[in-house]
Amino acid sequence: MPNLQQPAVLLLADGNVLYGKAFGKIGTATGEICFNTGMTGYQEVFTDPSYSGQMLIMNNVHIGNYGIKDTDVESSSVKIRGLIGRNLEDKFSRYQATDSLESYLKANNIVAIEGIDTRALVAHIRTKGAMNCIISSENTDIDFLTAELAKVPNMDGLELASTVSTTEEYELGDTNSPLKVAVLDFGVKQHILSCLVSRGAHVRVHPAKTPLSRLKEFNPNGYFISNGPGDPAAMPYAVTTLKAILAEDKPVFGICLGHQLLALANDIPTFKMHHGHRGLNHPVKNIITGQCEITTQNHGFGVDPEAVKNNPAVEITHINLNDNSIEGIRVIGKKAFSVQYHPESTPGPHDSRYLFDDFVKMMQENLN
Ligand SMILES: NC(=O)CC[C@H](N)C(=O)O
Repeated sequence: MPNLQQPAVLLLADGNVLYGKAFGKIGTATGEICFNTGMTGYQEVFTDPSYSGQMLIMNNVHIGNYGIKDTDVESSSVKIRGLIGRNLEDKFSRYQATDSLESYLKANNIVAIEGIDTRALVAHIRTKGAMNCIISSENTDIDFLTAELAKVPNMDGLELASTVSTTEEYELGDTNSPLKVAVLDFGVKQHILSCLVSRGAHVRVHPAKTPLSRLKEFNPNGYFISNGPGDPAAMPYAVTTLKAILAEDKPVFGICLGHQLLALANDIPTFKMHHGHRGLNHPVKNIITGQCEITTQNHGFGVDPEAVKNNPAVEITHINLNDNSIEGIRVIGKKAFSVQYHPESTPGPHDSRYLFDDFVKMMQENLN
């Protein structure tokens, strides 16, 4: 059979050009290039709001083989800006699957490119660091692509959380439950909310810019600070709210962006990492228990390790065993803690779900 796929081009901000074939929507897409080393879970990854503004390379050489299933999502739509792969597969085999990857990407207006040597590309990003890129299957003229790429803002300094947060408050779980959690939504993953609800919590999810006065009207037993896209340092509104929350002295749990915000609320700066952590098998050591966890990760910013070590208000609880980066902190004398990784782990191993139990236990102790 002749190959009818249209040609497509990937241009990196450092001038490198890679040629491949069109997949998904025919069009042009721009954003920061990043890679996920997970072997599976592509649909959960594509729908994770923390990937907003990013062009994703899936390292696994075949993506799409098990198709698409309505419930394998972390939000109601695909959040990556574009997809880059070696073999993006339209044919799929799974009895529960209802759609193919290509028709799913088309329905979500996502431009993709395949036939790329992703091993070489990932090695390049690992060496050179995160940078912007453009892919196009509609106009492969390099001058056009260069001009379009120049318009793309850098992730450093970009506030994206309020663009993916809920616009309306909503509630989940048993409304009669004594455990009430106020969630600040910066792009929360659905399975984080499920992990709270399945432990008996009555959850109210609030828009990103909700002030403490409104959060308190729910009379919560604890506050959850969500994951989300963009640069935490570009979110002073969230740091102000979190400082006020901390003064309440109720349990506080933050994940990923929520962890970075907890650091900022304690005057610990964040920084842009060289190329970030995105995958399903990052080893983390809990230095309180001495146990190791295999974790799911998705972040391009980190918490300044020296500033954490020199800050008497916080204590390090978790450390990354690959690069010693800060993976968890807690505020001394308060019931406030956070992790840089994703304990809900969708997709990924469930080693870290005990953190939701810890949070629920803290809230229960507060009830007595
Ligand atoms: N998963 C997240 O919450 C990501 C946090 C932040 N946007 C980062 O890239 O580091």
